[in-house]
Amino acid sequence: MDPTGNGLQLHRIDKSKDPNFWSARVNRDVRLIVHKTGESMLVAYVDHHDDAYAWAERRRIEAHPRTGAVQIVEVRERVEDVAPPEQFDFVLLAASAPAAPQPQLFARLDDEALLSVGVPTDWLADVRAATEEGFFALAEHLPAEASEALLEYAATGALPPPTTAPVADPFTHPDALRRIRPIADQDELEQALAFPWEKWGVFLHPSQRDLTDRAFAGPARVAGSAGTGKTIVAIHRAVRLARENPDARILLASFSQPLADAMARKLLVLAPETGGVVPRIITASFRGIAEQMYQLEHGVRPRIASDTLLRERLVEAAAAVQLRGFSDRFLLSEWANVIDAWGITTFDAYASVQRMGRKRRLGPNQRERLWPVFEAVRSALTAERYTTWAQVFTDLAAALAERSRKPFDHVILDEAQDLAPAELRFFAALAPSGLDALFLAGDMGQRIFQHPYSWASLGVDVRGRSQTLKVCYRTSQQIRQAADHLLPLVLRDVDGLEDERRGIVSVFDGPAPQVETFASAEEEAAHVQRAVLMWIEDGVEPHEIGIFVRTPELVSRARAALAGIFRAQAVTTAPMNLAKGLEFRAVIVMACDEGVLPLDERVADAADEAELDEIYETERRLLYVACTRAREHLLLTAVRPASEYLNDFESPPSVSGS
Ligand SMILES: Nc1ncnc2c1ncn2[C@@H]1O[C@H](COP(=O)(O)OP(=O)(O)OP(=O)(O)O)[C@@H](O)[C@H]1O
Repeated sequence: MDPTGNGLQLHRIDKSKDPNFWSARVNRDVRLIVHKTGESMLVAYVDHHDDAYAWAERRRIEAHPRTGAVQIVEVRERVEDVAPPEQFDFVLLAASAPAAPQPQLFARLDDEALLSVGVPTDWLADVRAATEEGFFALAEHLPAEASEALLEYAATGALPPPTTAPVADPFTHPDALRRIRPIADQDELEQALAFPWEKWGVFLHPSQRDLTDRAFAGPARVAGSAGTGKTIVAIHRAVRLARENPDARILLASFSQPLADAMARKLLVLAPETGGVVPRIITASFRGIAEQMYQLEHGVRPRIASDTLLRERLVEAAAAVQLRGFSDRFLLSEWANVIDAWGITTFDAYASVQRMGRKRRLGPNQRERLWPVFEAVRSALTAERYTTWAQVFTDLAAALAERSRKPFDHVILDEAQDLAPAELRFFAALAPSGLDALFLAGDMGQRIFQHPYSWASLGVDVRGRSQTLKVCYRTSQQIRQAADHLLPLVLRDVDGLEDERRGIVSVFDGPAPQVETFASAEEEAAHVQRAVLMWIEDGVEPHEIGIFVRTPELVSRARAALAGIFRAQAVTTAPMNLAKGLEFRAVIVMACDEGVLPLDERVADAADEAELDEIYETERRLLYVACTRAREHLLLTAVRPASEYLNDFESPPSVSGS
């Protein structure tokens, strides 16, 4: 803060193209690179002496001539330094036609277009010459806003429009805030230095910042593929609201307790100030918060009827009225997804309910035959003092509607695609409707537990207040593209909102995902073991590896593959439906066998073609969720015959994202 003080022993870096770079002595070995102008002093880099100097000699820090954002520009000197290695496979070439030269991805963009997205002037020619193969090598040298815009162009054929109008101070441009944190005074510097290092790790993307900061007059939604930072936005938004209003009561909830715990941990990193905002942000699972409120209301915890018990009661009731022609599974599913989910208590309501997502057309006759069964089950449950989660949520929502003072001012929900109707009603009733009351983060492509239904019909209309994030931070370009093959390009929900997967870009690349099939489970296990050992040898920690399988029963197949590996207990092995929200450096999805994906038992359960489609789609999404937990490495294995989904996954990836 005092550039005239001599303790830093500042030396100008003469060989740098930028006259404002200075080195500051930290100790005998380590140097801090600072960038000093009349207005600012920027701490830019730290390294061992020679490396620190080399870094500064090859950089300029300047406002971009078109966007106005401060950039750290690599000085472009010799083409060979950055040209991607050419890769020729001579064996392959000899056997086939000569490889056609790869097309240049950005040849059609003129200087003006490239400058508009923040490509530094020095790099215009390289960008225009880039091919698909060389792009990522080049992208590492470009500022993030430029490489993301170019990737989007490669995927969609259009450059994104400039995000902001020019700003007076180049340091306050949203793109500058991706890499530079302005510190105004001594207090702020002290506070910053007291924060843990991870806090500095997340610089929000301008679209994430916008969603964090914007005030919404009604319910709002952030969508986006796996790994685009929806959870990060949800957490930042909670902190922003809490900091702005010391009296605000905020709920940050997610699908399960482990996910809520993970959010609580991230919250601490983001806002660690003692006595600060964290105690005012309640983190909970959807059911956890409902359970607490139920206890407050009734003095006891809800006695929830298990699926086994429900099935028993349904079978008994069906036998009592001699109902035939409906399987146990159908009865349970109809109960869970229609009767209980929608809180249906009268035959009239059942006769007229739109069986959204339950496509089997049930005529009035059939409903008439079924109704006594459901009615009997409801009475039986009441008599035994059992309830269901849907019932708990429905009753709490009704009780809250009566109250003038609501428990929260702001409700922020992650994994919102899997909210059941009664849950959505409950959360909407938890805060007074109005500014910033309800914010939902979710991805339709990851809906695995819930039948589709209209949010708007329950009063949660996010149309016009919904935005999609497009930059994927978790998963390499290669893995994300392959996983995207599992889903349709555009997903449309019941309210007509669309999630488009085209134009999503990952910020880094890595090895292509592998698909391997085997003659036996033993061979599969041996291969999985080799892969895990190889990763560990390459420096991946066992806790950074996750192995997912379709069912809890198959977890033993995953554990068997780890037998004998040192520290194997740190490797996560779990069914795919628990993969939600997690992330690992390396992931294996095992036992992608025919009959397992999609799961035979579920397929057998389908009432008709349409319901079969829905089952196939959810099973696909399960695989998508499991695959997109991977950051760098992904391996899919199966015992032959393999799941048909593996063919989709393997269809050749290309930057065009088609
Ligand atoms: N602006 C950012 N800069 C760097 N990393 C980021 C940024 N935003 C998100 N990330 C990282 O990307 C990863 C994925 O983020 P997050 O879990 O919020 O994504 P998500 O959209 O909720 O994913 P999913 O739908 O799969 O649960 C996390 O490791 C997160 O820290």
